[in-house]
Order: sequence, then structure tokens, then C-alpha cells
Amino acid sequence: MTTQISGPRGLPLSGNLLAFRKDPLSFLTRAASEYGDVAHIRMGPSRHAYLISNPEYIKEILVAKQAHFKKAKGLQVAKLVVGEGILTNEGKDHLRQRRLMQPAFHRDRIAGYGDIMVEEAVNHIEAWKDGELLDIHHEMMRLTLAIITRTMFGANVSSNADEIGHAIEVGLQYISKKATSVLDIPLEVPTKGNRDFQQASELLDKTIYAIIEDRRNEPEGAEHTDLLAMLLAARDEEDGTGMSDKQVRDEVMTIFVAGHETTANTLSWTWYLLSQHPEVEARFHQELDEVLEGREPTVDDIPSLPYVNQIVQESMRLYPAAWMINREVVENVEIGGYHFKPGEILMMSQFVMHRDPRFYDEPDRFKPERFDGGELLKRNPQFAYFPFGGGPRICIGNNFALMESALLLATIGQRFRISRGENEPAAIPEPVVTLRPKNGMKMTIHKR
Ligand code: HEM
Repeated sequence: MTTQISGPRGLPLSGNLLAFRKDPLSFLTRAASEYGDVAHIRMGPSRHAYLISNPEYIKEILVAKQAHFKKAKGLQVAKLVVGEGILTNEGKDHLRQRRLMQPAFHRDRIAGYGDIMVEEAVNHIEAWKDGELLDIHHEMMRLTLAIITRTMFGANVSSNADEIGHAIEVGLQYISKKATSVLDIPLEVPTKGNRDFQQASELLDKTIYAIIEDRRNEPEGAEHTDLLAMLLAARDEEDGTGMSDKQVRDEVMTIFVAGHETTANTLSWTWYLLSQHPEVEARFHQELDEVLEGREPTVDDIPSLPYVNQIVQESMRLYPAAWMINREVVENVEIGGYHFKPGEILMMSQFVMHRDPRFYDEPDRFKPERFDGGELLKRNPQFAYFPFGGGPRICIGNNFALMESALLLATIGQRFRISRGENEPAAIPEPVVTLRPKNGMKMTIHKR
């Protein structure tokens, strides 16, 4: 039924696969602008995908008709690290785990982590020297990893935080290599990459299970306010049961994987955009100076920093860390008058949608003011802007990420200006699992 949908011409066997792999962002942007709301993309001899670029259709897929879909295969490789955590599991299992975890991410609960975020940022930038050239992306990755480690385990792990950090990095790199590699070498083959990965996994499991066991053996009344404590205390409203050790382990890993690189990317792109737009940067500094008057920010300051919040929104519009969401059809479904069959993939790209001229004037320009007062978001259809996805699988850490981004920008921006050398080439977005800056982000820091 779907054969009438047209799309970019491809090669006889591989279809559009090579063109997509070579430069996914340009390929998708062109496909949407040339073929409209639904473009047919062939990913090999018999794999049919459709790029959906209409916010109403996206809403149907992610919300109203979500039960007709499952997450597409690309994510399966993440299971090697996160097991059956909420990012990867489906159906009833997903619903139950999501219900158990939701309260831990409630805005009021996570507000308590604000102080940790600011403290970690202050510690981190203490080592920065005026005039130093740094890979800001690497710095943001280290900082967000330190924050998620402390909010997850509290004081438990400060001694082996670096070890855990390294093991997680190895795991994440392995996933992104495997996700983009043409050759799928099974984990059993003892290549160096496989061995490193297995070693890192064993270390992580050993550490995490030991922490879980310590916690379970603690006497009643021991006070912990970290995420792990919330996962261990979570009880299903319906049957009163909690999570097994394996489930807690999988959710801990899920939160590490989903919750650190995404925020680091958002911050890296934000520093880059600020460095390219001195008028925005000046207004950013002015707001920080007027509102904070030199003291450290707290969660309560965030509503008084509207421009910082607009900067984060605009940065996630132009460089959405989650640049594409895919769903595989599991049951025949109709979307916007088009019919899709089981096995077909529907692709929804935040990168494409967020730069659609139907919804954004001067779509490629960095203009945080466009989010001023929330008018734009009210005027546009809901899914013209969806950095955190939507429906039952919307990012569980969205408030965490927004709070962390605002607090880190405020803490760092108050003390440093971050510039990019005039001779540095423009930063290139590299869409791997997340949208990261290709070759990092070399920038110079200046004391303010
Ligand atoms: C700017 C930062 C972030 C962005 C752009 C982002 C984006 C997203 C998106 C688009 C999804 C939905 C994927 C889909 O439907 O296929 C998602 C899911 C998820 N995110 Fe985030 N995320 C961010 C930060 C975080 C943080 C800080 C955490 C945890 C502390 C987190 C945890 C999760 C989890 C667990 C899921 C799976 C939810 C489910 O399927 O029920 N994310 N994220």
C-alpha cells in the first residue's frame, strides 16, 4: 500500500543506505525538503523506511498510536550495556519499570541534586587557567559524568568514581562503534575492542552489584537521598513489589548511558553557539551578573534566568542531542492517510523538524529570543519542537537535563568566557548515537 510514497533515488541494491550513512543530516534534510511530510527511504534491498516530517503525524506515532510501534533495531546494541532497562525494553515490562522510576525523576525530587551539580562544576573549573586551550566537549563529558555518578550513588563511590567513569566510557564507545560499524563482529570473538569491553562490563557489574548489596544490607532507617536509594525503595503501586538486583543494575546503567553524553553535547554546542554570537553572549553574561551578583546559582534562581533558559532551548533546537527517533511498525497502522506495514521503519528527526522553515523564521540562525515568553511553542504544533521525544517514552530525565544545563551554564558562565580561535574551522555535528561535535570542541577559556 505504501509504494506510492516517493523518495530520493537510490542504488539498485543498497537503495539510499550509503548516501544516508555518508552524511545523515544533509541526506534527511534534503529528503524532507524535496519529498515533503513523508519520504520513502530504502535502507538496503528490502528494508523500507519513511522519514516523517509533519508534527501532527509525529504526535500520532509517539502518542496516540504508539502501541502500533516498538523501538527500532538500532537500539538493540545498547542492550549489551543497559540490559533490559527502560530505554530498551518494551510493552508491559517498560510500563512497569517506568512507573517504578517516574517518582525518582519528579521535579521536586531532583531539585535536591542542584547543589551537587553546582558543587561539581565549581570543583571542575577550579583547575582551569586563564587563556588555556581546552577540548570543551571533553570537559563537559567529564563534568556530566561526575554529576550523574554522584547523584546516582551519593558519597558511596567517590573513591572509585574514576574507575567507574572509565568503564562507562569504554562501554559507550563500544556501543557507538558497533552502532555505526558495517562489520558486526560477535562479542565472543576476542578482538581488543571486545576484550576491553568485556573487562569494563565485568568491573562495572562487580562495582554496582557490590554497592547494591551494601545498601540492601544496611539497617532500616539509613538515610540516602541519591537516585540509587530511590530505585531500591521503589514499589509497584499495583502489586507492592520492587526491582530485582538485576533490574536495579540495568536501570543504573540506563541512566548513565542516557543521561550523560546527551547533556554534555547540549552544553558543548551551547558554548560553541555563544562563542559565535557575541551579542547573545554579552546578554547572557549580563543576566548572570545582574541576577546572581557573583554568588553561586541555586535551583531557585533558574526561573529568574529566562535568557539562560532560552539559550538552552535554542541550542537544543539547532543541535538536538537526540537527533532522530526511530520506530518499527509492529501492527498495520495508518498515519495521515498513509498505510504502514509491520517491519517498516518510521524515522522522525529532531534535527530536520527543528529547522523547518514552516515553523521557524531564519531556521538556521541562533536566536534564543525566539523562545521569549513561550509564544512560539504555543503557536507551533507541539511536535515541531521535541528535543526530549514525547508520549509514554518521553525522556524521563528531561527536567534533570534542563536543570543541569541551566546550572552549569550559569556557574561556568559567571567566571569564564569561552571563545573559539578565529582560525578554527566551523564545528561539525557528527550524528552517531547522539549529535556530538566531530573531533571535539577546542576552545580557549578566559577569566571574566
Ligand atoms: C539534553 C539532554 C537530553 C536529551 C536531549 C534527551 C533526549 C531523550 C529522548 C529524545 C528520549 C526518547 C527516545 C525515544 O523515544 O526513542 C530520551 C529517553 C530517555 N532519557 Fe533522555 N535526554 C537527555 C537527558 C537525559 C538525562 C539527564 C537522563 C537521566 C538522568 C535521561 C534518561 C533517559 C531515559 C531513561 C530514557 C528512556 C525513557 C523511556 O523509554 O521510557 N535523559 N531522552
